[in-house]
Amino acid sequence: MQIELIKCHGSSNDFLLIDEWTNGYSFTEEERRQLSIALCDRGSSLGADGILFVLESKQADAKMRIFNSDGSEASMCGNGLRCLGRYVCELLKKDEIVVETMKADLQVTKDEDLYEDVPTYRVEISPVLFSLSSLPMHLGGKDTLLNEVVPELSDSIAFSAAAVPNPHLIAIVDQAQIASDEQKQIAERLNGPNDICPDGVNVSFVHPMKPGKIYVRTFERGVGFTNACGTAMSASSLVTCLLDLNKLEETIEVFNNGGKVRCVAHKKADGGYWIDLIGNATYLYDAVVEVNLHDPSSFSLVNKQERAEQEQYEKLGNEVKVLLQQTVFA
Ligand SMILES: N[C@@H](CCC[C@H](N)C(=O)O)C(=O)O
Repeated sequence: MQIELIKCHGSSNDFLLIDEWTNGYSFTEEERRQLSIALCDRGSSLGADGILFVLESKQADAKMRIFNSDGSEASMCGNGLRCLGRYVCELLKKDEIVVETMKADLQVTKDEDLYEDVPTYRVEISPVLFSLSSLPMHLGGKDTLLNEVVPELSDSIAFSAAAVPNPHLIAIVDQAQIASDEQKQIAERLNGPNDICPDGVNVSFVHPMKPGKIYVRTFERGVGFTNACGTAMSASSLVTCLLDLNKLEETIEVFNNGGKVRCVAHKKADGGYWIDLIGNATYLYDAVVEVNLHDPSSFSLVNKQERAEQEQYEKLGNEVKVLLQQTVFA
């Protein structure tokens, strides 16, 4: 069959967006899994960190399902929700929509451009859960983890854990720790067969640059190091507020290897939290692929049409690269 898709990115965390809803596709669970492994393969003519499937929703404007490049499904994807949110907003000719995700219906709103001519969307990151059982994460009898050194993870690095609602482990680190390979070692261990995080976990190293500015690098469950992870940047921003490095209700600029976003962490009347994640939703190209669903790895590219948006995004990306070279990687 022929499948239409859009290659897009949020902070250079790239995705293939497939609209099952209006194209009338109806994949089985196994087909979504196999398509993700085949089409996201970086050695193929496409390649991406994951696939965003657009589906009809009975309770919201549309439904998002996100599959990582290894074929596993995640409960949420912040950068992906901005891209899918843009797609649905343009489809329905609205500036504000609600998207059903695995565990919550989330608000998506068109926002002021983050950079000249860079389409920008604000997405709600919620619910925020701190119980280790919500990740899940097993650390002896511990219920929560906030900036603590636990020998099961590292002898020297303090970690915080949160589910937003996909699982995140976050460490505030210095430049030497950014340069070391500790993050890779810890993340690979927790994303292989292990008893601490049996479902895997996204592992982020966060370097506070100055008040209101942080750098976040994430090793993503189901993918590996990505240019950026939206839910990780959101959870990391909240953790920096809880540790008094930043302030709730104030905009935090979050720099990453693929660009930057803005996050605002909010406290609810009931004591809970949610985060606004604001950043680009950039389309790279439209494509049509010919896929045999019994053997998706042999797919071929039938048509590819570039969009003209990336050039402008690269100006932002290059400015961020220079800044990071002079500060975090200096
Ligand atoms: N890149 C995403 C998160 C994608 C899912 C993640 N790898 C997981 O398995 O939880 C984001 O922008 O949030």
